[in-house]
Amino acid sequence: MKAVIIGATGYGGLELIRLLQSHPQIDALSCVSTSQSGEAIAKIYPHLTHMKSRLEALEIDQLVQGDELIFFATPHGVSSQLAPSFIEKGCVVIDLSGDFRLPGDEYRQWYQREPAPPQWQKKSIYGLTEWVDDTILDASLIANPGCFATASLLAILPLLKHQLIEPRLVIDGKTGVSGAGRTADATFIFSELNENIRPYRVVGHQHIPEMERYAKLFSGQPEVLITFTPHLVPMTRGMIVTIYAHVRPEYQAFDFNEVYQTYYEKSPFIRLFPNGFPQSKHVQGSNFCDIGWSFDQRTNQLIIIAAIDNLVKGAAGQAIQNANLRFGYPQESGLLFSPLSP
Ligand SMILES: NC(=O)C1=CN([C@@H]2O[C@H](COP(=O)(O)OP(=O)(O)OC[C@H]3O[C@@H](n4cnc5c(N)ncnc54)[C@H](OP(=O)(O)O)[C@@H]3O)[C@@H](O)[C@H]2O)C=CC1
Ligand SMILES: CC(=O)N[C@@H](CCC(=O)OP(=O)(O)O)C(=O)O
Repeated sequence: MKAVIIGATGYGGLELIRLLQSHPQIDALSCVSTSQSGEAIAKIYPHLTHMKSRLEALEIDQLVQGDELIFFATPHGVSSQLAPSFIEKGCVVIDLSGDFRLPGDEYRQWYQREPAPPQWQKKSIYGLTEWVDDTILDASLIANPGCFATASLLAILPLLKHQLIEPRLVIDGKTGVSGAGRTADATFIFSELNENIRPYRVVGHQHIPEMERYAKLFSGQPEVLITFTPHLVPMTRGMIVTIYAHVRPEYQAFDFNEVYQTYYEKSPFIRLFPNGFPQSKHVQGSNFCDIGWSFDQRTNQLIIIAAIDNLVKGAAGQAIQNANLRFGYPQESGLLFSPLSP
């Protein structure tokens, strides 16, 4: 199958290139750039000198016949405009941006942008890979989840679904700087980032409505309230979420491992650490999501910690896992390799 990456020069696109190169079911790859089409990929990214291809222009008739797999790794506001034309041609679109994750009114409020047309928004399915059902087999538009939302939802959904915890959660997130993309912005220069931990978008992060919406949808709980605070930390990739959840009184002696095992026994990318503590380095470069937890009897809180690589399980890796699920390939296809260490 041929894959097309729109936004190939950005960090998400670059990670898609890395992973798709060795994907057994992908035999052709077009890398699209609006600003540098015609340029050799190796010229922009010397670590890809072995690739002989050039960046292609965003010209739909030249890029696709109608049975291609399209990845949008573009800023918010781009796929809502462009994805419909690819889908109308018969392609399957996987969107790494937030354009199709929320209903229009919520998108407008949290992204301060005009949403996708409602008929297209309704067509999309939310691709949290471990929780999607068979509807993905017919999907023409898959909204790849945000990175913080991925780590948080994977960690809390089994507990919410079994009503083991109160549906009011506090989540503290820490992310590496590649989460912000390949942005030329003074906020992200070395001297501002180094030896610094910076909280950002406190109370207003766009993953809050995403987490609440899909926590409710997948768990069946009528209301879930999430307080989420992200922090930028001086590392390139990786993220950790630390979640504080009140355990319902009747479940204080519960074996939480049992419920996690039940949900994730057939999930090759979820690694569980009962009474253990995942670290961002232990998933670096991989599609794994490590989840650990510990019960604090004194405060009756379960502390759950989840670690992912924001560019892999939080973006390109999960997008490819979604493609695997959509086309009935093994979900590990092209994705099962060890994290980088040291
Ligand atoms: N970085 C991360 O960890 C994660 C990112 N995401 C989401 O993935 C998307 C991509 O993120 P990321 O790769 O980090 O961002 P980058 O800023 O690194 O890259 C975005 C790319 O999009 C292309 N682009 C910009 N404007 C347009 C346009 N109008 N039409 C077509 N292409 C355009 C640019 O390439 P060119 O100018 O060459 O066309 C650019 O390289 C974003 O929506 C982001 O929110 C989601 C999860 C995690
Ligand atoms: C450091 C940094 O800015 N990180 C980004 C992560 C982006 C992400 O996960 O994606 P979406 O924007 O597609 O939801 C952020 O917090 O917004």
